[in-house]
Amino acid sequence: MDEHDLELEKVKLISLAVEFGFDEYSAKKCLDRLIELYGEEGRDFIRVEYCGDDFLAALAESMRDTEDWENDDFQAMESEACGALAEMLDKDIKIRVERNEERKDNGGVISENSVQVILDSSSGDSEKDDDDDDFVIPRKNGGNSITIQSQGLDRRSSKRTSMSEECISSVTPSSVSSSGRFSDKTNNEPRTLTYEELLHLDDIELANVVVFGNRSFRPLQYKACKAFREQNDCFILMPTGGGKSLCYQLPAILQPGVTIVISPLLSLIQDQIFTLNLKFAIPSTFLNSQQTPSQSAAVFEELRRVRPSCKLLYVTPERIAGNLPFQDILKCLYRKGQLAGFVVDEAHCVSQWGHDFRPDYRVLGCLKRNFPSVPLMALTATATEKVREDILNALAIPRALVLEMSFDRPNLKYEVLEKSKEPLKQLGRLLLDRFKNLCGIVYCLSKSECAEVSKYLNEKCNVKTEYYHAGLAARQRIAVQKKWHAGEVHVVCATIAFGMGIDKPDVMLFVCPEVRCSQYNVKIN
Ligand SMILES: Nc1ncnc2c1ncn2[C@@H]1O[C@H](COP(=O)(O)OP(=O)(O)OP(=O)(O)O)[C@@H](O)[C@H]1O
Ligand SMILES: [Mg+2]
Repeated sequence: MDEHDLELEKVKLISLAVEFGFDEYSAKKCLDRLIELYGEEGRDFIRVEYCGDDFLAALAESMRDTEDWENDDFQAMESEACGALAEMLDKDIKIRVERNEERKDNGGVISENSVQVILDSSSGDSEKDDDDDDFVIPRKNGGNSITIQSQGLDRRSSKRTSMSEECISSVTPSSVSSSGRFSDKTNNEPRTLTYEELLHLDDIELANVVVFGNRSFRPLQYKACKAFREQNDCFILMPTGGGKSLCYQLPAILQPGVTIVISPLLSLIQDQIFTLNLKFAIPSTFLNSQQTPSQSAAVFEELRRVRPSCKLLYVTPERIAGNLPFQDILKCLYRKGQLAGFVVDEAHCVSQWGHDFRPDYRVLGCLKRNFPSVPLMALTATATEKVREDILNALAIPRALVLEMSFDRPNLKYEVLEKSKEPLKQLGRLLLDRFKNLCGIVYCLSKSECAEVSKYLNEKCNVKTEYYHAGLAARQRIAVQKKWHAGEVHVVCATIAFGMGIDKPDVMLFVCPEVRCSQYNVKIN
Protein backbone atom coordinates (compact mmCIF):
# COMPACT_ATOMS: atom_id res chain seq x y z
CA MET A 1 0.00 0.00 0.00
CA ASP A 2 1.46 3.39 -1.00
CA GLU A 3 1.58 6.48 1.23
CA HIS A 4 -1.52 8.03 -0.36
CA ASP A 5 -3.69 4.95 0.21
CA LEU A 6 -2.35 4.60 3.75
CA GLU A 7 -3.32 8.20 4.53
CA LEU A 8 -6.82 7.52 3.15
CA GLU A 9 -7.18 4.41 5.32
CA LYS A 10 -5.93 6.34 8.36
CA VAL A 11 -8.63 8.99 7.82
CA LYS A 12 -11.29 6.26 7.55
CA LEU A 13 -10.06 4.55 10.74
CA ILE A 14 -9.93 7.81 12.70
CA SER A 15 -13.49 8.70 11.62
CA LEU A 16 -14.62 5.18 12.60
CA ALA A 17 -13.14 5.74 16.06
CA VAL A 18 -14.78 9.16 16.39
CA GLU A 19 -18.09 7.57 15.32
CA PHE A 20 -17.71 5.18 18.24
CA GLY A 21 -17.21 8.07 20.61
CA PHE A 22 -13.42 8.02 20.97
CA ASP A 23 -11.55 11.34 20.88
CA GLU A 24 -9.48 12.03 17.79
CA TYR A 25 -6.21 12.60 19.66
CA SER A 26 -6.26 9.20 21.41
CA ALA A 27 -7.39 7.56 18.19
CA LYS A 28 -4.44 9.04 16.27
CA LYS A 29 -1.93 7.92 18.93
CA CYS A 30 -3.39 4.43 19.06
CA LEU A 31 -3.41 4.17 15.25
CA ASP A 32 0.25 5.24 15.07
CA ARG A 33 1.14 2.49 17.55
CA LEU A 34 -0.90 -0.02 15.60
CA ILE A 35 0.88 0.92 12.35
CA GLU A 36 4.23 0.61 14.13
CA LEU A 37 3.15 -2.77 15.49
CA TYR A 38 2.16 -4.11 12.08
CA GLY A 39 5.38 -2.76 10.56
CA GLU A 40 6.28 -2.45 6.88
CA GLU A 41 5.09 -5.95 5.95
CA GLY A 42 1.76 -5.50 7.64
CA ARG A 43 0.81 -2.20 6.01
CA ASP A 44 -1.66 -3.86 3.62
CA PHE A 45 -3.52 -4.95 6.74
CA ILE A 46 -4.22 -1.34 7.78
CA ARG A 47 -7.67 -1.16 6.23
CA VAL A 48 -11.01 -0.60 7.97
CA GLU A 49 -12.36 -3.94 6.74
CA TYR A 50 -9.30 -5.86 8.02
CA CYS A 51 -8.28 -4.17 11.25
CA GLY A 52 -11.19 -1.84 12.12
CA ASP A 53 -12.38 -4.08 14.96
CA ASP A 54 -8.88 -4.66 16.30
CA PHE A 55 -8.22 -0.93 16.18
CA LEU A 56 -11.40 -0.18 18.17
CA ALA A 57 -10.59 -2.97 20.63
CA ALA A 58 -7.05 -1.63 21.13
CA LEU A 59 -8.44 1.88 21.51
CA ALA A 60 -11.02 0.70 24.06
CA GLU A 61 -8.20 -1.10 25.87
CA SER A 62 -5.88 1.92 25.83
CA MET A 63 -8.71 4.19 27.05
CA ARG A 64 -9.17 1.80 29.94
CA ASP A 65 -5.42 1.79 30.53
CA THR A 66 -5.10 5.58 30.62
CA GLU A 67 -6.94 5.53 33.98
CA ASP A 68 -4.06 3.40 35.31
CA TRP A 69 -1.15 5.35 33.83
CA GLU A 70 -0.88 9.11 34.25
CA ASN A 71 -0.20 9.45 30.53
CA ASP A 72 0.22 6.87 27.90
CA ASP A 73 3.61 8.05 26.70
CA PHE A 74 6.26 5.48 27.63
CA GLN A 75 9.06 8.05 27.15
CA ALA A 76 7.45 10.39 29.71
CA MET A 77 7.00 7.46 32.10
CA GLU A 78 10.60 6.36 31.61
CA SER A 79 12.04 9.78 32.47
CA GLU A 80 9.62 10.07 35.41
CA ALA A 81 10.71 6.61 36.58
CA CYS A 82 14.42 7.32 36.16
CA GLY A 83 13.99 10.49 38.13
CA ALA A 84 12.24 8.60 40.92
CA LEU A 85 14.85 5.88 40.87
CA ALA A 86 17.71 8.40 40.81
CA GLU A 87 16.23 10.03 43.95
CA MET A 88 15.70 6.65 45.54
CA LEU A 89 19.28 5.51 44.92
CA ASP A 90 21.84 7.90 46.31
CA LYS A 91 23.50 9.54 43.25
CA ASP A 92 26.95 8.17 44.13
CA ILE A 93 25.79 4.63 44.82
CA LYS A 94 26.78 2.28 42.06
CA ILE A 95 26.28 -1.36 43.09
CA ARG A 96 26.44 -3.65 40.08
CA VAL A 97 24.18 -6.68 40.66
CA GLU A 98 25.30 -9.48 38.40
CA ARG A 99 21.97 -11.28 37.84
CA ASN A 100 23.52 -14.05 35.80
CA GLU A 101 25.27 -16.67 38.02
CA GLU A 102 28.00 -17.38 35.41
CA ARG A 103 29.03 -13.76 35.45
CA LYS A 104 29.96 -13.68 39.09
CA ASP A 105 33.71 -13.69 39.52
CA ASN A 106 35.90 -14.13 42.66
CA GLY A 107 33.90 -17.16 43.77
CA GLY A 108 30.52 -15.55 43.79
CA VAL A 109 31.55 -12.25 45.38
CA ILE A 110 29.76 -9.35 43.68
CA SER A 111 32.45 -8.14 41.31
CA GLU A 112 31.91 -4.39 41.48
CA ASN A 113 30.09 -2.07 43.78
CA SER A 114 27.53 -0.54 41.40
CA VAL A 115 23.83 -1.35 40.91
CA GLN A 116 22.77 -0.49 37.47
CA VAL A 117 19.06 -0.36 36.62
CA ILE A 118 18.81 0.87 33.06
CA LEU A 119 15.73 1.07 30.77
CA ASP A 120 16.82 1.64 27.22
CA SER A 121 15.43 4.94 25.89
CA SER A 122 15.71 6.06 22.31
CA SER A 123 17.28 9.32 23.54
CA GLY A 124 20.58 7.54 23.01
CA ASP A 125 22.22 9.26 25.97
CA SER A 126 22.13 6.09 28.03
CA GLU A 127 25.20 4.01 28.68
CA LYS A 128 25.27 1.30 26.05
CA ASP A 129 26.18 -1.88 27.80
CA ASP A 130 27.71 -4.56 25.56
CA ASP A 131 25.25 -7.10 26.89
CA ASP A 132 21.93 -6.62 25.13
CA ASP A 133 19.99 -8.12 28.03
CA ASP A 134 19.94 -4.96 30.13
CA PHE A 135 17.42 -2.44 31.26
CA VAL A 136 18.80 1.05 30.55
CA ILE A 137 17.65 4.13 32.50
CA PRO A 138 19.65 7.32 31.81
CA ARG A 139 20.05 9.43 34.96
CA LYS A 140 17.96 12.62 34.79
CA ASN A 141 20.83 15.08 35.40
CA GLY A 142 23.52 13.36 33.39
CA GLY A 143 24.67 11.21 36.35
CA ASN A 144 25.87 7.66 35.77
CA SER A 145 23.32 5.25 34.42
CA ILE A 146 22.26 2.22 36.45
CA THR A 147 21.79 -1.28 35.04
CA ILE A 148 19.89 -4.39 36.14
CA GLN A 149 21.37 -7.29 34.28
CA SER A 150 18.90 -10.11 33.79
CA GLN A 151 19.58 -13.02 31.57
CA GLY A 152 17.76 -13.33 28.30
CA LEU A 153 15.79 -10.08 28.34
CA ASP A 154 15.46 -8.83 24.84
CA ARG A 155 16.65 -5.22 24.37
CA ARG A 156 13.49 -4.40 22.43
CA SER A 157 11.38 -5.42 25.39
CA SER A 158 13.61 -3.36 27.67
CA LYS A 159 13.53 -0.51 25.10
CA ARG A 160 9.91 0.31 25.80
CA THR A 161 9.37 -1.31 29.18
CA SER A 162 8.58 1.46 31.58
CA MET A 163 9.13 1.52 35.28
CA SER A 164 6.61 4.06 36.42
CA GLU A 165 7.29 5.90 39.63
CA GLU A 166 3.76 4.99 40.72
CA CYS A 167 4.48 1.30 40.08
CA ILE A 168 7.70 1.14 42.10
CA SER A 169 6.37 3.41 44.81
CA SER A 170 3.15 1.49 45.27
CA VAL A 171 4.47 -1.95 46.12
CA THR A 172 4.62 -3.24 49.66
CA PRO A 173 7.91 -5.11 50.07
CA SER A 174 6.48 -8.06 51.98
CA SER A 175 3.94 -8.60 49.19
CA VAL A 176 6.48 -8.32 46.38
CA SER A 177 8.98 -10.75 47.74
CA SER A 178 7.36 -14.15 47.74
CA SER A 179 9.99 -15.49 50.07
CA GLY A 180 9.10 -12.78 52.63
CA ARG A 181 12.78 -12.00 53.00
CA PHE A 182 12.11 -8.73 54.72
CA SER A 183 9.43 -7.78 57.16
CA ASP A 184 7.57 -4.65 56.30
CA LYS A 185 7.69 -2.02 59.00
CA THR A 186 4.88 0.08 57.60
CA ASN A 187 2.21 -2.64 58.08
CA ASN A 188 1.79 -3.15 54.39
CA GLU A 189 1.08 0.46 53.41
CA PRO A 190 2.17 0.91 49.74
CA ARG A 191 5.48 2.79 49.69
CA THR A 192 8.64 3.17 47.60
CA LEU A 193 10.95 0.17 47.74
CA THR A 194 14.40 1.12 49.00
CA TYR A 195 17.30 0.15 46.73
CA GLU A 196 18.34 -2.32 49.43
CA GLU A 197 14.93 -4.02 49.07
CA LEU A 198 15.10 -3.83 45.29
CA LEU A 199 18.40 -5.67 45.44
CA HIS A 200 16.79 -8.48 47.40
CA LEU A 201 14.14 -9.13 44.77
CA ASP A 202 14.96 -12.05 42.52
CA ASP A 203 14.43 -11.79 38.77
CA ILE A 204 10.88 -13.14 38.97
CA GLU A 205 9.84 -10.67 41.67
CA LEU A 206 11.54 -7.80 39.90
CA ALA A 207 9.91 -8.58 36.55
CA ASN A 208 6.50 -8.78 38.28
CA VAL A 209 6.99 -5.23 39.61
CA VAL A 210 8.96 -3.58 36.81
CA VAL A 211 7.50 -5.16 33.67
CA PHE A 212 3.97 -6.20 34.72
CA GLY A 213 3.43 -3.42 37.27
CA ASN A 214 1.91 -5.83 39.79
CA ARG A 215 2.07 -5.06 43.51
CA SER A 216 2.18 -8.71 44.51
CA PHE A 217 1.74 -12.27 43.26
CA ARG A 218 -1.56 -14.08 43.23
CA PRO A 219 -1.58 -17.55 44.89
CA LEU A 220 0.60 -20.09 43.00
CA GLN A 221 1.89 -17.54 40.47
CA TYR A 222 5.40 -17.28 41.91
CA LYS A 223 5.75 -21.06 42.25
CA ALA A 224 4.51 -21.57 38.69
CA CYS A 225 6.90 -18.94 37.28
CA LYS A 226 9.82 -20.43 39.19
CA ALA A 227 9.04 -24.03 38.19
CA PHE A 228 8.67 -23.17 34.50
CA ARG A 229 11.81 -21.06 34.55
CA GLU A 230 13.63 -24.07 36.02
CA GLN A 231 12.53 -26.05 32.94
CA ASN A 232 9.88 -28.17 34.71
CA ASP A 233 6.72 -29.42 32.99
CA CYS A 234 3.79 -27.92 34.91
CA PHE A 235 0.02 -28.28 35.18
CA ILE A 236 -1.66 -25.15 36.58
CA LEU A 237 -5.27 -25.12 37.80
CA MET A 238 -6.42 -21.64 38.80
CA PRO A 239 -9.91 -20.11 38.84
CA THR A 240 -11.10 -17.94 35.97
CA GLY A 241 -9.40 -14.56 36.23
CA GLY A 242 -6.90 -16.07 38.66
CA GLY A 243 -3.84 -14.80 36.73
CA LYS A 244 -2.75 -17.83 34.72
CA SER A 245 -1.24 -15.75 31.88
CA LEU A 246 1.47 -14.30 34.14
CA CYS A 247 2.65 -17.87 34.91
CA TYR A 248 4.06 -18.20 31.41
CA GLN A 249 4.41 -14.61 30.20
CA LEU A 250 6.77 -13.67 33.04
CA PRO A 251 9.22 -16.61 32.65
CA ALA A 252 9.18 -16.01 28.88
CA ILE A 253 10.92 -12.64 29.25
CA LEU A 254 13.52 -13.96 31.69
CA GLN A 255 14.99 -16.61 29.45
CA PRO A 256 16.48 -16.56 25.96
CA GLY A 257 14.32 -17.74 23.08
CA VAL A 258 10.68 -17.89 22.07
CA THR A 259 7.85 -19.39 24.13
CA ILE A 260 5.15 -20.98 21.95
CA VAL A 261 1.62 -20.44 23.35
CA ILE A 262 -1.23 -22.60 22.02
CA SER A 263 -4.58 -20.86 22.59
CA PRO A 264 -8.01 -21.93 21.26
CA LEU A 265 -9.59 -18.62 20.33
CA LEU A 266 -8.38 -15.92 17.94
CA SER A 267 -10.11 -13.30 20.12
CA LEU A 268 -8.14 -14.46 23.20
CA ILE A 269 -4.90 -14.41 21.19
CA GLN A 270 -5.67 -10.94 19.90
CA ASP A 271 -6.45 -9.71 23.41
CA GLN A 272 -3.17 -11.06 24.81
CA ILE A 273 -1.03 -9.83 21.90
CA PHE A 274 -2.34 -6.29 22.27
CA THR A 275 -1.84 -6.27 26.04
CA LEU A 276 1.68 -7.73 25.78
CA ASN A 277 2.83 -5.35 23.06
CA LEU A 278 0.95 -2.17 23.93
CA LYS A 279 0.82 -2.34 27.72
CA PHE A 280 3.86 -4.38 28.76
CA ALA A 281 6.09 -3.72 25.71
CA ILE A 282 6.89 -7.44 25.42
CA PRO A 283 7.47 -8.26 21.74
CA SER A 284 4.91 -10.96 20.90
CA THR A 285 3.29 -12.10 17.72
CA PHE A 286 0.98 -14.74 16.33
CA LEU A 287 0.45 -17.08 13.42
CA ASN A 288 -3.09 -17.84 12.35
CA SER A 289 -5.42 -18.27 9.39
CA GLN A 290 -6.50 -14.59 9.42
CA GLN A 291 -3.05 -13.35 8.36
CA THR A 292 -2.10 -12.46 4.81
CA PRO A 293 0.70 -14.55 3.27
CA SER A 294 3.09 -11.60 3.59
CA GLN A 295 2.31 -11.29 7.29
CA SER A 296 2.94 -14.91 8.14
CA ALA A 297 6.07 -14.80 5.94
CA ALA A 298 7.31 -11.88 8.06
CA VAL A 299 6.75 -13.89 11.25
CA PHE A 300 8.57 -16.92 9.82
CA GLU A 301 11.46 -14.70 8.75
CA GLU A 302 11.72 -13.29 12.27
CA LEU A 303 11.73 -16.79 13.77
CA ARG A 304 14.57 -17.82 11.45
CA ARG A 305 16.86 -15.12 12.84
CA VAL A 306 19.76 -16.26 15.03
CA ARG A 307 18.03 -14.70 18.06
CA PRO A 308 14.40 -13.88 17.25
CA SER A 309 13.28 -10.73 19.04
CA CYS A 310 9.79 -11.97 19.81
CA LYS A 311 9.43 -13.55 23.27
CA LEU A 312 5.99 -15.15 22.85
CA LEU A 313 4.48 -16.66 19.70
CA TYR A 314 0.74 -17.41 19.87
CA VAL A 315 -0.72 -20.11 17.62
CA THR A 316 -3.99 -22.02 17.47
CA PRO A 317 -3.76 -25.82 17.84
CA GLU A 318 -4.60 -26.26 14.15
CA ARG A 319 -1.21 -24.67 13.38
CA ILE A 320 0.60 -27.52 15.16
CA ALA A 321 -1.12 -30.62 13.84
CA GLY A 322 0.67 -31.81 10.68
CA ASN A 323 1.81 -28.34 9.64
CA LEU A 324 5.26 -29.09 8.19
CA PRO A 325 6.54 -25.50 7.74
CA PHE A 326 5.69 -24.79 11.37
CA GLN A 327 7.26 -28.06 12.53
CA ASP A 328 10.42 -27.03 10.63
CA ILE A 329 10.45 -23.69 12.39
CA LEU A 330 10.20 -25.41 15.77
CA LYS A 331 13.18 -27.65 14.84
CA CYS A 332 15.12 -24.59 13.67
CA LEU A 333 14.45 -22.76 16.96
CA TYR A 334 15.32 -25.92 18.94
CA ARG A 335 18.66 -26.33 17.15
CA LYS A 336 19.58 -22.72 17.95
CA GLY A 337 18.61 -23.13 21.61
CA GLN A 338 15.82 -20.58 21.05
CA LEU A 339 12.84 -22.82 21.86
CA ALA A 340 12.19 -21.65 25.42
CA GLY A 341 8.99 -23.54 26.19
CA PHE A 342 5.49 -24.65 25.17
CA VAL A 343 2.29 -23.40 26.80
CA VAL A 344 -1.13 -25.02 26.33
CA ASP A 345 -3.67 -22.46 27.57
CA GLU A 346 -7.31 -23.55 28.20
CA ALA A 347 -5.85 -27.07 28.44
CA HIS A 348 -9.28 -28.61 29.30
CA CYS A 349 -9.81 -28.57 25.51
CA VAL A 350 -7.37 -31.54 25.37
CA SER A 351 -9.66 -33.87 27.27
CA GLN A 352 -12.69 -35.67 25.89
CA TRP A 353 -14.00 -35.58 29.47
CA GLY A 354 -13.57 -31.79 29.44
CA HIS A 355 -16.46 -29.44 28.64
CA ASP A 356 -14.83 -27.99 25.57
CA PHE A 357 -13.01 -30.83 23.78
CA ARG A 358 -11.12 -29.79 20.63
CA PRO A 359 -9.72 -32.68 18.50
CA ASP A 360 -6.75 -30.56 17.40
CA TYR A 361 -5.69 -30.27 21.03
CA ARG A 362 -5.41 -34.07 21.19
CA VAL A 363 -2.33 -34.14 18.94
CA LEU A 364 -0.32 -31.69 21.06
CA GLY A 365 1.43 -34.63 22.70
CA CYS A 366 3.77 -34.51 19.68
CA LEU A 367 5.40 -31.38 21.14
CA LYS A 368 6.88 -33.18 24.15
CA ARG A 369 7.67 -36.26 22.11
CA ASN A 370 9.56 -34.23 19.47
CA PHE A 371 11.23 -31.83 21.92
CA PRO A 372 11.59 -33.75 25.21
CA SER A 373 13.95 -31.24 26.85
CA VAL A 374 11.64 -28.25 26.24
CA PRO A 375 9.35 -27.60 29.26
CA LEU A 376 5.59 -27.65 28.67
CA MET A 377 3.04 -25.81 30.84
CA ALA A 378 -0.68 -26.66 30.67
CA LEU A 379 -3.18 -24.27 32.27
CA THR A 380 -6.92 -24.37 32.86
CA ALA A 381 -9.64 -23.09 35.16
CA THR A 382 -11.79 -26.20 34.96
CA ALA A 383 -10.42 -29.71 35.41
CA THR A 384 -11.58 -32.54 37.66
CA GLU A 385 -8.97 -35.12 38.70
CA LYS A 386 -10.03 -37.38 35.84
CA VAL A 387 -9.72 -34.53 33.32
CA ARG A 388 -6.33 -33.58 34.75
CA GLU A 389 -4.97 -37.13 34.34
CA ASP A 390 -6.33 -37.24 30.81
CA ILE A 391 -4.62 -33.93 29.98
CA LEU A 392 -1.24 -35.01 31.43
CA ASN A 393 -1.29 -38.25 29.47
CA ALA A 394 -2.43 -36.65 26.22
CA LEU A 395 0.30 -33.98 26.44
CA ALA A 396 2.92 -36.62 27.38
CA ILE A 397 3.83 -34.86 30.66
CA PRO A 398 2.79 -37.57 33.16
CA ARG A 399 5.25 -36.38 35.82
CA ALA A 400 4.46 -32.68 35.51
CA LEU A 401 4.47 -30.55 38.65
CA VAL A 402 0.79 -30.06 39.50
CA LEU A 403 -0.11 -26.68 41.06
CA GLU A 404 -3.82 -26.59 41.81
CA MET A 405 -6.08 -24.07 43.44
CA SER A 406 -9.66 -24.97 44.13
CA PHE A 407 -11.54 -23.59 41.24
CA ASP A 408 -14.41 -22.86 43.46
CA ARG A 409 -14.67 -19.09 43.84
CA PRO A 410 -15.52 -18.38 47.49
CA ASN A 411 -16.76 -14.92 46.48
CA LEU A 412 -19.46 -16.51 44.31
CA LYS A 413 -22.86 -17.63 45.63
CA TYR A 414 -25.15 -19.94 43.65
CA GLU A 415 -28.96 -19.91 43.79
CA VAL A 416 -31.54 -21.95 41.88
CA LEU A 417 -34.95 -20.23 41.48
CA GLU A 418 -38.08 -22.03 40.26
CA LYS A 419 -39.43 -20.18 37.23
CA SER A 420 -42.87 -18.61 37.72
CA LYS A 421 -45.61 -18.64 35.05
CA GLU A 422 -44.26 -15.27 33.84
CA PRO A 423 -40.46 -15.86 33.79
CA LEU A 424 -39.60 -12.56 32.12
CA LYS A 425 -41.57 -10.59 34.69
CA GLN A 426 -39.86 -12.64 37.45
CA LEU A 427 -36.45 -11.86 35.90
CA GLY A 428 -37.27 -8.14 35.78
CA ARG A 429 -38.31 -8.16 39.43
CA LEU A 430 -35.10 -10.02 40.42
CA LEU A 431 -32.92 -7.44 38.65
CA LEU A 432 -34.83 -4.44 40.00
CA ASP A 433 -35.31 -5.65 43.59
CA ARG A 434 -31.93 -7.23 44.27
CA PHE A 435 -29.50 -6.00 41.64
CA LYS A 436 -30.73 -2.50 40.74
CA ASN A 437 -28.15 -0.66 38.59
CA LEU A 438 -25.62 -3.48 39.10
CA CYS A 439 -23.65 -5.06 36.29
CA GLY A 440 -24.49 -8.56 35.10
CA ILE A 441 -25.04 -11.00 32.26
CA VAL A 442 -28.28 -12.84 31.44
CA TYR A 443 -27.41 -15.89 29.33
CA CYS A 444 -30.00 -16.92 26.74
CA LEU A 445 -30.26 -20.09 24.74
CA SER A 446 -30.72 -18.51 21.30
CA LYS A 447 -29.89 -15.31 19.43
CA SER A 448 -33.56 -14.38 19.05
CA GLU A 449 -34.12 -14.90 22.79
CA CYS A 450 -31.27 -12.42 23.52
CA ALA A 451 -33.03 -9.68 21.58
CA GLU A 452 -36.44 -10.57 23.05
CA VAL A 453 -35.32 -10.60 26.69
CA SER A 454 -33.31 -7.39 26.22
CA LYS A 455 -36.33 -5.64 24.67
CA TYR A 456 -38.61 -6.75 27.51
CA LEU A 457 -36.18 -5.63 30.24
CA ASN A 458 -35.64 -2.26 28.57
CA GLU A 459 -39.29 -1.49 27.81
CA LYS A 460 -41.24 -3.18 30.62
CA CYS A 461 -38.74 -3.09 33.51
CA ASN A 462 -36.67 -0.05 32.67
CA VAL A 463 -33.47 -2.10 33.08
CA LYS A 464 -30.75 -0.74 30.77
CA THR A 465 -29.73 -3.72 28.66
CA GLU A 466 -28.14 -4.57 25.34
CA TYR A 467 -28.00 -7.92 23.59
CA TYR A 468 -24.94 -9.71 22.19
CA HIS A 469 -24.48 -12.85 20.08
CA ALA A 470 -22.13 -14.16 17.40
CA GLY A 471 -24.57 -13.14 14.66
CA LEU A 472 -23.94 -9.43 15.30
CA ALA A 473 -21.44 -7.53 13.16
CA ALA A 474 -18.03 -7.22 14.83
CA ARG A 475 -18.49 -3.49 15.27
CA GLN A 476 -21.84 -3.97 16.99
CA ARG A 477 -20.24 -6.50 19.33
CA ILE A 478 -17.40 -4.03 20.09
CA ALA A 479 -19.98 -1.28 20.71
CA VAL A 480 -22.01 -3.44 23.15
CA GLN A 481 -18.83 -4.54 24.97
CA LYS A 482 -17.69 -0.89 25.16
CA LYS A 483 -21.03 0.32 26.58
CA TRP A 484 -21.09 -2.52 29.12
CA HIS A 485 -17.46 -1.87 30.14
CA ALA A 486 -18.23 1.85 30.48
CA GLY A 487 -21.33 1.15 32.60
CA GLU A 488 -23.70 2.75 30.06
CA VAL A 489 -25.73 -0.46 30.19
CA HIS A 490 -25.97 -2.67 33.27
CA VAL A 491 -27.10 -5.99 31.82
CA VAL A 492 -26.11 -7.79 28.63
CA CYS A 493 -28.46 -10.51 27.35
CA ALA A 494 -26.10 -12.85 25.55
CA THR A 495 -25.39 -16.30 24.24
CA ILE A 496 -22.20 -18.04 25.46
CA ALA A 497 -20.33 -16.09 22.75
CA PHE A 498 -19.96 -13.37 25.38
CA GLY A 499 -17.77 -13.56 28.43
CA MET A 500 -14.76 -15.87 27.91
CA GLY A 501 -11.61 -13.97 28.72
CA ILE A 502 -13.46 -10.73 29.53
CA ASP A 503 -11.81 -8.98 32.45
CA LYS A 504 -14.34 -6.74 34.30
CA PRO A 505 -14.08 -6.59 38.09
CA ASP A 506 -17.58 -5.27 38.94
CA VAL A 507 -19.75 -7.99 37.41
CA MET A 508 -22.24 -8.84 40.20
CA LEU A 509 -24.43 -11.54 38.70
CA PHE A 510 -24.96 -14.11 35.99
CA VAL A 511 -28.39 -15.54 35.27
CA CYS A 512 -28.37 -18.80 33.33
CA PRO A 513 -31.60 -20.54 32.27
CA GLU A 514 -31.37 -24.16 33.44
CA VAL A 515 -31.26 -26.46 30.42
CA ARG A 516 -34.82 -27.76 30.97
CA CYS A 517 -35.69 -24.04 31.27
CA SER A 518 -37.70 -24.77 34.37
CA GLN A 519 -35.29 -22.86 36.59
CA TYR A 520 -33.00 -19.84 36.74
CA ASN A 521 -29.44 -20.51 37.98
CA VAL A 522 -28.14 -17.31 39.53
CA LYS A 523 -24.42 -16.83 40.29
CA ILE A 524 -23.82 -13.83 42.53
CA ASN A 525 -20.46 -12.15 43.02
N1 LIG B 1 -0.24 -10.68 40.42
C1 LIG B 1 -1.21 -9.91 39.90
N2 LIG B 1 -1.53 -8.74 40.47
C2 LIG B 1 -2.52 -7.97 39.96
N3 LIG B 1 -3.26 -8.28 38.85
C3 LIG B 1 -2.98 -9.47 38.26
C4 LIG B 1 -1.95 -10.34 38.74
N4 LIG B 1 -1.92 -11.42 37.91
C5 LIG B 1 -2.88 -11.23 36.97
N5 LIG B 1 -3.52 -10.06 37.18
C6 LIG B 1 -4.63 -9.50 36.38
O1 LIG B 1 -5.75 -10.36 36.52
C7 LIG B 1 -6.53 -10.33 35.31
C8 LIG B 1 -6.81 -11.75 34.86
O2 LIG B 1 -5.55 -12.35 34.52
P1 LIG B 1 -5.53 -13.55 33.45
O3 LIG B 1 -6.18 -13.12 32.20
O4 LIG B 1 -4.15 -14.05 33.36
O5 LIG B 1 -6.47 -14.60 34.18
P2 LIG B 1 -6.74 -16.09 33.71
O6 LIG B 1 -6.50 -16.96 34.87
O7 LIG B 1 -5.98 -16.38 32.47
O8 LIG B 1 -8.28 -16.01 33.41
P3 LIG B 1 -9.12 -16.95 32.39
O9 LIG B 1 -9.35 -18.24 33.10
O10 LIG B 1 -10.38 -16.16 32.17
O11 LIG B 1 -8.31 -17.09 31.16
C9 LIG B 1 -5.69 -9.56 34.28
O12 LIG B 1 -6.19 -8.23 34.19
C10 LIG B 1 -4.31 -9.51 34.89
O13 LIG B 1 -3.61 -8.33 34.54
MG1 LIG C 1 -6.44 -17.02 30.62
